[in-house]
Amino acid sequence: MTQQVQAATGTGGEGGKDVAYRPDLFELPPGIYLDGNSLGPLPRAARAAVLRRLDDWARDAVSGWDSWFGLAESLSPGVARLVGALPHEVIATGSITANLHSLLATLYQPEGRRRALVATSLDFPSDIYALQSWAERAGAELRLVGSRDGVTVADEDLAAVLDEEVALALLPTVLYRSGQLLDVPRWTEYGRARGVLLGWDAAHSVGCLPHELHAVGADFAVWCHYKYVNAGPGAPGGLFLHERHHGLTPGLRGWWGNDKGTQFEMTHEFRAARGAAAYQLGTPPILALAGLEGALTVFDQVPLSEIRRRSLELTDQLIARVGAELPEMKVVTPREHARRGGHVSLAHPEAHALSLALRTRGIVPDFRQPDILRLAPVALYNTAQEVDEVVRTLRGLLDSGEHRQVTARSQVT
Ligand SMILES: Cc1ncc(COP(=O)(O)O)c(C=O)c1O
Ligand SMILES: Nc1ccccc1C(=O)C[C@H](N)C(=O)O
Repeated sequence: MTQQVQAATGTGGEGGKDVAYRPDLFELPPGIYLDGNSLGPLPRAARAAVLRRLDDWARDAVSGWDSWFGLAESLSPGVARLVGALPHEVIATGSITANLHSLLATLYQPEGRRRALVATSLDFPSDIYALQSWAERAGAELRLVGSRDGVTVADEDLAAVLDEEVALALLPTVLYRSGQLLDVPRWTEYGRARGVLLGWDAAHSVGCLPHELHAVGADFAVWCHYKYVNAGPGAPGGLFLHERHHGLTPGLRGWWGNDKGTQFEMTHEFRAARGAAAYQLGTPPILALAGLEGALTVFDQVPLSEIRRRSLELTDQLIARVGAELPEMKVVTPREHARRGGHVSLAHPEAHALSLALRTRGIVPDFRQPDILRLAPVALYNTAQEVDEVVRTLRGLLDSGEHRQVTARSQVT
């Protein structure tokens, strides 16, 4: 039987109202939700936007395209703010994996000795599959930066692989298992200085901390909007291409990447849209884009700097409480703020069973192989009381061993 934990209400800050704590903007599931780094909860504005687009469809049918045609482009100012870009450097489209293929098809130009692709041995599998596809096609090497502890990458190891044989590198801003945050400005500059095109998978940082992709001069980036941006399951992802790379003909082309002014002339001559919009392929999923349309309004109301400040407060608290009360669980997330994303990862041999037992108690974490319990206290809707409650519940489980009786019911962890 599911025992729900009463979600604590909190004000954050010192007795005052914390601008980053806005549970009123969400329809939150019951209990304590700590999995917003996998799927963010539903913003009220996202429901309203999806319903509005459904109404458009019912009322207008095909004439609805009058307002849907430029919908993705109309979201670019909001998307650009999330990553610190110019609006024409971003577009909401595709998935991380599809966008990565699209950018690789354009930017990856192996030449002479400079042929290798680089990623890390701790990357999300889909990124590796995409890079493997392109390495195979080019008969080139895919170099993976190793890990000394199995959860983080060391600066020295990263620096050592980025040499004159590397054409393109993809790095995670935040590693999905450990929550390690890489120094985006530093590695961007390091890559540029060595002639390596260097892009970012920002899935675990967008919506959780501020970015300055344009100012730091990042070549490209991909991310999703279903985690900390709360745009909904399968929401269109984000693609950033620095304006210095605009004007290239996309290696993968589709009619939605054609200039809007001539798209419906239906000629067989592709005329690229300006900037990142040229990397769209086919018809956008309007209902899913509507989820993003609504979700972005949350970030009109709350500055990312405040979200980051409160996120660090909550993860600081979680790390401290685990250190004090759960000595058998190892915090594998770096402690320094400059090296930490938005989630805290705890290693324990029984992490899977613990994650299942927490769910039966109304607390939603997730589990990542082989032994990682991930907890994401999100600034916008989680509280200090909830952080205390999860630590108390884990202490109780470890003391009683009750988690050993819980069995998995789902393939998705
Ligand atoms: C870091 C990272 N990269 C890539 C993906 C895959 O993204 P998508 O399914 O949108 O292609 C995810 C999560 O699913 C992820 O966390
Ligand atoms: N897209 C999903 C679909 C189903 C279940 C999880 C995901 C995730 O995004 C997991 C996430 N990428 C992770 O960091 O593990």
